[in-house]
Amino acid sequence: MAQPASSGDLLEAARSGAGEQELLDIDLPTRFRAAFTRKDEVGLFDGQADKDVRRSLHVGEVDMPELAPDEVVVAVMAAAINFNTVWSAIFEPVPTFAFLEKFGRQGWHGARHDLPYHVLGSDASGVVVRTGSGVKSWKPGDRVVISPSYVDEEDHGSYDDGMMSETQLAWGFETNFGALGEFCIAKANQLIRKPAHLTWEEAGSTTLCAGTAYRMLVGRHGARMKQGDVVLIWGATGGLGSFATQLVKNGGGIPVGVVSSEEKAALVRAQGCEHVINRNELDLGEQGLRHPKAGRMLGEAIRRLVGEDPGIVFEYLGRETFGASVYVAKRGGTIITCGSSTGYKHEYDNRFLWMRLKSIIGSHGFNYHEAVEVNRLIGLGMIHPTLSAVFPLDEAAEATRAVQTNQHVGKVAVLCAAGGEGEGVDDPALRERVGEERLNLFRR
Ligand SMILES: C/C=C/C(=O)SCCNC(=O)CCNC(=O)[C@H](O)C(C)(C)COP(=O)(O)OP(=O)(O)OC[C@H]1O[C@@H](n2cnc3c(N)ncnc32)[C@H](O)[C@@H]1OP(=O)(O)O
Ligand SMILES: NC(=O)C1=CN([C@@H]2O[C@H](COP(=O)(O)OP(=O)(O)OC[C@H]3O[C@@H](n4cnc5c(N)ncnc54)[C@H](OP(=O)(O)O)[C@@H]3O)[C@@H](O)[C@H]2O)C=CC1
Repeated sequence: MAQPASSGDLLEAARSGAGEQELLDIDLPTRFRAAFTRKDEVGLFDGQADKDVRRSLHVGEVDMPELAPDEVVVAVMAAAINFNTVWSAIFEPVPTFAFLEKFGRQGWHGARHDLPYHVLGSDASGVVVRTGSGVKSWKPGDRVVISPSYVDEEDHGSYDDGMMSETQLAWGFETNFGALGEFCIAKANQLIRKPAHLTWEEAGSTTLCAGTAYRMLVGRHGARMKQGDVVLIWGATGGLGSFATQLVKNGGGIPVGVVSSEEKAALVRAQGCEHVINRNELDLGEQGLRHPKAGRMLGEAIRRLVGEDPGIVFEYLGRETFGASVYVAKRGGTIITCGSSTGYKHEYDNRFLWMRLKSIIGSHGFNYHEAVEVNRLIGLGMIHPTLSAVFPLDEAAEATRAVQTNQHVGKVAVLCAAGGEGEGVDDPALRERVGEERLNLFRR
């Protein structure tokens, strides 16, 4: 078998800011390092209490796939761990190989993804090193972040809102060749210019959570928060929560953050969120938030703090919190949900929904417009990264374990091809104006 080409030269060139021709002059390697799960390990955790992702997430060499005309190869400088990487690595609620098989049935484009391994990761920053023949707006050398929305523009369902097409996918979760590798493959319209004042690891850890929170709170498909709205945010220092808190403040709303420790409460306050509730101080006993009076007790705490009920509840925890979320929302209020970390079969008392005219809205990801809009806010220095820790690619499984066990705050990044932390800043003056203190608020 022929010796695989080394990825080192191209990565070094991308890192050091080489131009288009210089990058094109270096061969694309046939193999590269990446973090992946294996199809033959799908049953690994059957019957086990601790589904430790360090057993299922591997780092090793994978093949460079063939590039489609509408795609680009990006040298990934940094990627982030999102909770979907945890779901993928525990093979729940559906082994992601089922998504790859389904994608494979769409034809040649999809069939490339249907492999016995799955390269994960849905957030990245990096440098374009190759473009397909149909790509017009991007060239090798461009410094980008990658939106995880994977939308087929030929599907009529995507015309009004990319998220409404049946073929819409989450990149690196329902597609292969995701962010957690030295290289990744993305559709050209997933690319957005990298916010110039951020490091690779900051830029690579924002789009998925910031974009999801933007659609849920600000975009026309979500709760459409207005000035003065009280918004209850579960897990206000988590990936989604840390961006939701900022978006509410930035839009003139009144965030009420829920957290599980005093250290996290201090972090939420440092983000300018005055009202914080430590859920462990609600005195709910063994049943926790599933206590029949949890909604009432949480609601009383909110009324004491703010003086009114939340018009919007920012939900993604599901089974444990959903009943309380429906209860505490104000008359006519909205519970907006994008997930079910604690279980997807929810129970809530429907009388409080219909008698008080509340609504539940399901939300998922964000369309390209929303991805660009939220990155614009980040690029303007109005919404900030919430990076807390950085791991090398070889320790991608450790990084994922930290998120799986709720040991983290904000976002956890993985350095893929970047030489070290702190690289990639293109606009130091803007960085100085935003301030290191604000950009490093979540660092531990
Ligand atoms: C941006 C990043 C975000 C994230 O990462 S989110 C976090 C992680 N995501 C998750 O945890 C979600 C994981 N996904 C899932 O659990 C599953 O993915 C779904 C439950 C969402 C869907 O599962 P499915 O098996 O596709 O469900 P069905 O829709 O019931 O499809 C099975 C068959 O049922 C047909 N069907 C759908 N709706 C109807 C209907 N209303 N009446 C009759 N049939 C229906 C379909 O077409 C299909 O059929 P056919 O198998 O032949 O293709
Ligand atoms: N559909 C979509 O487009 C998207 C869906 N998601 C989903 O949203 C969920 C959250 O993602 P993300 O924010 O990145 O995850 P994180 O792990 O970063 O944050 C989750 C937060 O939830 C809180 N939490 C954990 N357990 C409980 C509990 N039992 N009760 C109350 N709060 C709890 C924690 O805060 P604390 O302990 O301080 O209370 C933690 O900070 C995941 O299920 C993910 O799959 C995420 C992004 C996009």
